Amino acid sequence: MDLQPVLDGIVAALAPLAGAEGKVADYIPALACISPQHLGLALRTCEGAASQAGEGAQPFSVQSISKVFTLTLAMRHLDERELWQRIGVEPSGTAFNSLVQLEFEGGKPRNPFINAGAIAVADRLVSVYGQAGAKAALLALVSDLCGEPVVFDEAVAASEAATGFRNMAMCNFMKGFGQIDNAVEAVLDVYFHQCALRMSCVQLARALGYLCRDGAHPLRGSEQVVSERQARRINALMLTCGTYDAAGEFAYRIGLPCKSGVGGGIVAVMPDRLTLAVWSPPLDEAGNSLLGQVALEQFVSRTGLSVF
Ligand SMILES: NC(=O)CC[C@H](N)C(=O)O
Repeated sequence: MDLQPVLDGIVAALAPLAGAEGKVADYIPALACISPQHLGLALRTCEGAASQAGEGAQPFSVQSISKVFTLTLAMRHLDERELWQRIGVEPSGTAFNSLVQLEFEGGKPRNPFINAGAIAVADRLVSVYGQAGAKAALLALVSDLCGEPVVFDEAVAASEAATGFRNMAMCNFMKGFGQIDNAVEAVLDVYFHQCALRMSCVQLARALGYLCRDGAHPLRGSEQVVSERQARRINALMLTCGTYDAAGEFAYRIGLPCKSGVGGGIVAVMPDRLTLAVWSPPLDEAGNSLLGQVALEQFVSRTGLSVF
């Protein structure tokens, strides 16, 4: 099936609605000035055929989508017991930045795709690589997956470091429960930088290609990024936890493993077929791109692709 007309059709249908509803994330000052009008889409098939539409090639702040890359990095370097001992694999049913559950559950985050869980993953990466080394390893992984250099937006990272009070609270809270091994400042520096990765939909669809290829590298198929089983598990976590307390709604409406970020990006994986990335900055109440969800819904209804 030629998917270029599908992407073009979605952009044509949605462009008039871009910026009409939802709210661009403004709790991170550097994100508040992004135009709500942007709309981009890109996909890459398992065989490596790529298509894009609208502003598919325009880089933006990937925010929580980075949680997939840091989990991948952690899975590559830690054994399962080490990794999952202090991070769960259950949907949270609460907001991405909620503190409530953490207290009840002894500082153990529900899953690696909410902020607390990603901060715990960042802590494990600091243990493996050190603070500067963790940031360098993340850039190296993502650049390698993209086949071109990817960088942090230092202005966004600094903006988050200056205003990320809830994330600081969360990290200190977990540290108080003995669940964080390294200095809070070092862990948060890694976390704020990972959120500030700047990538386009084209790059995201390419980089996350291993998730639709049973873990095989998107550009060098004979190499595994993660094992087949690990790729399956990342997809399972994306389906159940990738969009916070809207994961049920996403599974119902879209039916694909997805990961969103407050920069307005969402990536979706159709195992054995393709990865798809959308970008539209205005968010709904749960912090997921409003028009991005509509674009994904249109994509699955126009193509019939679903994991169900
Ligand atoms: N959902 C998100 O994209 C959240 C990431 C954001 N940097 C935060 O920590 O609040």
